[in-house]
Amino acid sequence: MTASREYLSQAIIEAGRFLYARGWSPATSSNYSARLTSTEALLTVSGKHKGILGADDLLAVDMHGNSLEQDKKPSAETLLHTQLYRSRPDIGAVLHTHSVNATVLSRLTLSDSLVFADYELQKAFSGVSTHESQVLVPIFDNDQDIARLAAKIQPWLDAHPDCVGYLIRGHGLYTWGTKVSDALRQVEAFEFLFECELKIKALGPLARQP
Ligand SMILES: CSC[C@@H](O)[C@@H](O)C(=O)COP(=O)(O)O
Ligand SMILES: [Zn+2]
Repeated sequence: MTASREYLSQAIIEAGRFLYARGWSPATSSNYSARLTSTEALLTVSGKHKGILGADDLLAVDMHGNSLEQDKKPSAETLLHTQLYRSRPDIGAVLHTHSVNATVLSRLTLSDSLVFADYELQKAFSGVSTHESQVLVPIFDNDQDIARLAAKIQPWLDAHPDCVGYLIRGHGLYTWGTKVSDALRQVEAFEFLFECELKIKALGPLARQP
């Protein structure tokens, strides 16, 4: 059974309050969405403060990123949401955040990915059941041309069906889940792990690696 627009609107509004309060969606950054049907998603409009969203700050888009509500402007990053819904029928919600730790870690990491290993909290990610797994997180260079950025991300999604999220360098995190609450859990897990990685880097040789 698919959830109603009213239910999903409320879930997105509450997610915005939570993510803003944690400092992970400052100013008018971030965008959030939830799947309405197999062909439509509910998405935040562009340029709104995500800590004080109302039901009018959401609009329906088709899965190619076209607004279905003439008087509303969809998020500038709509295509990054709709490509996920098209790629994975099990995805029901996508959250994009702009935390300090995601921004700093993605800039400090010169390679095109980072790996979480030996953290118990990895098990908060969908499909991960042990700290002995490796969670690979790709980092894509930022691009103001979102269609071009989406085209760079698509081959990764196709080749990594178990991917739980990705970073855009100097920009932020995209992660997802079956429901808004699942995507929120993944944002929180990512943020915990980003902070651990940054603390380990800051401690340098003092941080004993397992
Ligand atoms: C306030 S800067 C952030 C934006 O450029 C963008 O990256 C973002 O996350 C929000 O864009 P939006 O169009 O409101 O969905
Ligand atoms: Zn953004």
